[in-house]
Amino acid sequence: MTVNPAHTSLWPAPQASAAVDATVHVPGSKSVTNRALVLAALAAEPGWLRRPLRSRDTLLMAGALRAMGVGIEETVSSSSSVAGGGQGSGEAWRVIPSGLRGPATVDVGNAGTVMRFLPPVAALADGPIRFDGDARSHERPLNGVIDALRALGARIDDDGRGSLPLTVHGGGALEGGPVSIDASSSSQFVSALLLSGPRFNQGVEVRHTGSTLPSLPHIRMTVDMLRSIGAQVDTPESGGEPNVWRVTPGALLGRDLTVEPDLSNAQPFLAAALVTGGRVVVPDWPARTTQPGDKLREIFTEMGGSCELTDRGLEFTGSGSIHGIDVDLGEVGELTPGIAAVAALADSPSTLRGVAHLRLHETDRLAALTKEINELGGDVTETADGLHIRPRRLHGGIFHTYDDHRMATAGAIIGLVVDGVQIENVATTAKTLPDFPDLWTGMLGN
Ligand SMILES: O=C(O)C1=C[C@@H](OP(=O)(O)O)[C@@H](O)[C@H](O)C1
Ligand SMILES: C=C(OP(=O)(O)O)C(=O)O
Repeated sequence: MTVNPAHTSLWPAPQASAAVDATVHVPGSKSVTNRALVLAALAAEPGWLRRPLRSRDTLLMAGALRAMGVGIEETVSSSSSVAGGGQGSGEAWRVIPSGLRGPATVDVGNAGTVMRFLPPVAALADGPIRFDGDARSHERPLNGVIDALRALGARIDDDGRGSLPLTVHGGGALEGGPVSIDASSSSQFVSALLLSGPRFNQGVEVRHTGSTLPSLPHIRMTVDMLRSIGAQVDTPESGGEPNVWRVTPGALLGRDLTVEPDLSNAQPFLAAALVTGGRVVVPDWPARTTQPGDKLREIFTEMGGSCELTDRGLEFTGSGSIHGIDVDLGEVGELTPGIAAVAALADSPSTLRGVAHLRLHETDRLAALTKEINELGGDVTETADGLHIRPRRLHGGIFHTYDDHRMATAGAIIGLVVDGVQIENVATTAKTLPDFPDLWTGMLGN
């Protein structure tokens, strides 16, 4: 967790002069867009993605698939049913699968979805595919994917550290079959193997052997999206063994999918209503979803807000009071930075648990949140698997972001009600939400 010296730009986080009252069109989900791209690329026929997220992570995914021979055409879609102001609204991507091939080079940036979901795809390609990315990508764990692919028949050259850079020597097909992995450091290991599983000769049976498994909703998202394009998937929830997922080999259908708004990226806007005692409406909030951000309805209600799903979307209202919370965030780890920011402004202490794996995210998020909130006068301590947050009167200062989009949005939440907060490198939000500064000032009516 080091400050990136290349980023000296400081964004004065706007303060809310009154309770916010806004409707915010949140762009599409990163997790849905990147799964949809992979599945469409592996399908037996062309498919459509409507209102895809266009951000660093999804453009890296699209670029990587193109490098392996997949056609991805960007069009402005007239049939997009929902009007919206967000990035990517009204756009559609047509994905035309083709024989996957190397040689190719893939830049994963710092996208967990790209670095984990694509090596199994590369094992199906004909030719070598080289993977590399940002310096942080060399530190994020990939051993679950590398070891599993080797056990399933792939040839991979790496430096033995269980992370990038590496080359997958695709042989045009992969045998597949049963494999055991420890996915306690990232659910994306499981998702990665399941997504390509229908295309392995024997399909795949993934058995998680570790003691904990984070981000279960993201695994459910993988399973739901696989089933929706014709894959047969057996899961612990559908009567299978605990911690075992089985995907039957078979062709995937091309489909027409409209991407839901990114509910984890809705978080800072809902938080704005909570910390200013205002109201924010997020249109197109899905009535049923596997996105972990849906859990915010419960968490932010416990922290003092209230919400209602209406035909206008999710209407979230702050009460003027912010309460601390004691919560296990293991299933929804990516919500931790935003919850920590709100907790630092609450009227009682909070304990956030179950998120030790956040030390291996975009940055060490537990260390980064502790340091940055404390430098504004806060009182945060790290525990073995989370944070204790005792609210204190905060003051202005520089909020460093460590190339982490969710650190930047967490700092912006605090800056709404604390004078003089400056966010270093707010542009890092482009990883999943390139429009963030404009959406934020738009919400404040500026
Ligand atoms: O599969 C996905 O789309 C994701 C899974 C989660 O990863 P981890 O299980 O590594 O936390 C989550 O934190 C990440 O933002 C997105
Ligand atoms: C952990 C995250 O991303 P990634 O997909 O890079 O793991 C995140 O978006 O919070």
